[in-house]
This record gives sequence, C-alpha cells and structure tokens, in this order.
Amino acid sequence: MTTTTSPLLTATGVTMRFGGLTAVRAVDLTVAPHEIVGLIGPNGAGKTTFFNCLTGLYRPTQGTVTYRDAVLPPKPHLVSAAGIARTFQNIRLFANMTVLENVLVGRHTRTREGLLAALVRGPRYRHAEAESAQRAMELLEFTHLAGKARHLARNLPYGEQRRLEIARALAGDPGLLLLDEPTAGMNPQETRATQTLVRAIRDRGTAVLVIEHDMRFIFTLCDRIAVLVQGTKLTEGTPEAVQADERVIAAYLGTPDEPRTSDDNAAAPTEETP
Ligand SMILES: Nc1ncnc2c1ncn2[C@@H]1O[C@H](COP(=O)(O)OP(=O)(O)OP(=O)(O)O)[C@@H](O)[C@H]1O
Repeated sequence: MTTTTSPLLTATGVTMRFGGLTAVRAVDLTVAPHEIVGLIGPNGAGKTTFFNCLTGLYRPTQGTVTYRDAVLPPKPHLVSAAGIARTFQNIRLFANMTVLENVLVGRHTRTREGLLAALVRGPRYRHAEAESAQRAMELLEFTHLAGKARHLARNLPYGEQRRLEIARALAGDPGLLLLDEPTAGMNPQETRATQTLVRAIRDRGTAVLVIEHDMRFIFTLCDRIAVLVQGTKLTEGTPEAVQADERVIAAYLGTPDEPRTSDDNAAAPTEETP
C-alpha cells in the first residue's frame, strides 16, 4: 500500500563512520503512514547501524532524521517519546518480571506521573496506573498473550517472548515501529504468525520498518523494500522490482566486489554508546 501522504519518517544522507569504517553511507529513506517498509542486505551491510541512527543510539556522522517533520535529537528516550519504538535482534525482556509487567514498563513513555506521584499514590496516579494496566491487557489480547499475563517472561516459549517484545514496544503507542530481525530463530509457523501480527499492527495505524533475512517473509509482507549493500542503498522499490533486480541477487550471492570503504581521514566516531 504505497501512499502519497507526507512521510512519517525521513532519513536524509545518513552516514555513520566508525573510525576508518563507513558502516552507512549517505542513505536516504522514507516511511509513510500505514506503510510496511523492509530493509534487507547481506550480513554486515549496515542495517542495524542504520536503525541505531534512526533511534538515537548513534548520532550519525552526517545526515538528519526527521519524524513528523521534526528533526530527531540523537537520544533514545527522546526518540521513543516522539513516537518511534523498536525491538532488537536479541531478546531484551525483563526475564524475572511477568508478561504484564514487561508491557507496563513499555508504557512509561506515555505516563507523565513522576516519582513523587508514585510514592503518594494519589487519585491521579491511580487513575493513570489503571489506564496503563487496561491498555497493557489490550495489547496482550492483541498479541495473543493475555492468557499468559501473570507468567514470568522467562517461562514463555521463544516465539512468545518475541511477541512480548513487540507488545512492549507497542505499549508507548508509537506511530512507527522498527523491528530488527523479528523472526530470527522462529519456526515457519511462528514466522507466519509474526507476519500476520505485523500486518495487524499496520492496520491499527502504526507504520513498520523491518530488517529481516527471511526473504519470503519480507517479499510477501512489505509494501516497499530498500536494499543496503556495504553501507550504501543499492536500490529501493516494490517487492517485485527488488526481487527481479540482478544487482540484488548478485549482492547476496557475493560477486567479487570492492572492499568495504575505508577512509583514512575519516572522522572519529561520534556515536553514543548504546
Ligand atoms: N559499534 C561499532 N563499531 C565499529 N564497527 C561497527 C560497529 N557496529 C557495527 N560495525 C560495523 O559496521 C558494519 C555494519 O554492521 P551492521 O551490524 O550494521 O550490519 P547489519 O547489516 O545489521 O548486519 P547483520 O545482518 O549481520 O546483522 C559491519 O562491518 C560492522 O562490523
């Protein structure tokens, strides 16, 4: 579903250098409301580094990222407060907290009650707390985890832990969700369920940008796909166009290529440590 409305997210000329290594080079990308955009590329292409530039974990060496027309500051908490949520390649749940508590943690960007209010536990705080709990339960229903709300996160099967991560990311009511390899380690059934879930997330009004190595997943799910190779955007287009592009096939098959760019006089890294 490609739309003509103005983009939610616009990355312009995003470059990220680590010393002499240019991990991401002048990448432009947009995500429109109601879009599912895929980001693919061989191992080490710069996909996660690019995500880290979008979500404030890294301050890009060059380039800007805007969300709803405002330039995003390179601070993760400000990016999530602005309305962008993400999941990570490796599971990052609070293993010894319940499923419900994990989602409630994700609500903190939406609740404005401070520490004092929490200590006093006045009516406004209790109202906010009840509202958060209700919203968290709705999200657990949506992700088919409501029956496990009181279970410890560490006791969930792998596929459900990944779904819980998505539920937690959605708890801040983001306008854009970034998923980093959401189906890694999943069996085919779990992968199909994730595909259905991502579509449902989009249908509820949250745009999605997804990194994934599972090509069947990406090509059947995304409205548009961008291909990164050695830090540079090789091409971008519909799944059909990208699938038919011989340069993409060559990049994956590993035709002899130029070595990764190494700028002797590159600037020192300016990223924040994640
Ligand atoms: N913090 C860092 N410091 C130095 N180099 C880094 C850092 N993070 C990533 N790199 C390098 O940048 C390049 C891109 O890595 P990145 O993890 O972004 O690729 P990727 O496309 O996400 O790979 P994969 O598909 O394997 O997850 C790699 O050469 C990697 O070694």
